Amino acid sequence: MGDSKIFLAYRVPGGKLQFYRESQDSPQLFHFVNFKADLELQMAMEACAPYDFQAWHFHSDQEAPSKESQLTLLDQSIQALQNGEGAKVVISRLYPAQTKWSPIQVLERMDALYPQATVYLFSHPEAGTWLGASPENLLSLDEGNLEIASLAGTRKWEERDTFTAKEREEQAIVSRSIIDLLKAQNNIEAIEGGNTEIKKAGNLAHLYNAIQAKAGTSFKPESFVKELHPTPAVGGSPKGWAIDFILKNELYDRRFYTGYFGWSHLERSSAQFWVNLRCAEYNGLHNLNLYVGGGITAQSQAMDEWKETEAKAQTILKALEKQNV
Ligand SMILES: C=C(O[C@@H]1C=C(C(=O)O)C=C[C@H]1O)C(=O)O
Repeated sequence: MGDSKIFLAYRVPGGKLQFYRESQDSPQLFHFVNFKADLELQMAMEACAPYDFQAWHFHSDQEAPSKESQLTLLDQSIQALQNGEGAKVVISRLYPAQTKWSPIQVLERMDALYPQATVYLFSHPEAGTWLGASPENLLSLDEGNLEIASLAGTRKWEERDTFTAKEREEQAIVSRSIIDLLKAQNNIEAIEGGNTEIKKAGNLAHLYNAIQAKAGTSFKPESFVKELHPTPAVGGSPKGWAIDFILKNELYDRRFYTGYFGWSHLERSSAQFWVNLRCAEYNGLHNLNLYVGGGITAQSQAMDEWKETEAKAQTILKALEKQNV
């Protein structure tokens, strides 16, 4: 195991932290896909005992956009939406940070801090080293039961009663786009939008629906997820316009942020994919870039959106900090 080039540890909400190693015999495939979906890493992995890992992969660092240039980008995005170019676009940035903890110690801290998230640490020659605590289930399929999260809108947890009708409508746009895509599949039935709930994600609250449906035996989660990604929660609406806008205008490369990761199974029709949010990429053993963003509409204010990304950065920053968990 000492010569393995890939490291993976993973924990679902309510589960126990599990380490994995590559194994060609395993029917469990781990996927790690970038935002542009032009780099889809896929590998057979099996659960194993915790192990030490030294050969962390680091990719070239990216420069974080200055606050000034990010505020200008936010203003330009708001202007484009006011001009009617689109209804919503998610704009993001980098947030550089340091830690004295090793990657596995940071993972253990995230495990303790965020029981309701899916936490992971992954190192791969083509991806670099990433970790995250995702609140957003892109898709899960178990014995024909399909579930997809619709997540949007952000408040501090203490202010969770102050979501406005406008924000509820924005989150409803995410739900509708997912439901419309499900309705267009010929092997999906009994679609239920669920009730809108408040979901806790670290110190934040989001509006959330668990959309459920029944999938027929011909349903292929790995191909459906390619149609589903990116949802308006991390891209925008209309989808094609928002992706173009992001790729042309954001001041850095999202790489695997707002892509997705998770599992499919070769022998069973089961899968579980999570949106790669509240995540960070290492560029040295104690240096990282956090990736944070938020949905922009014609009514957004650039400075409020900047503050929202500061609040979102706290999820990972808390796991990097010195104090006891
Ligand atoms: C884009 C992010 O989060 C997404 C955007 C949200 C928003 O616009 O309020 C809320 C949850 C996520 O769907 C992020 O955390 O970086």
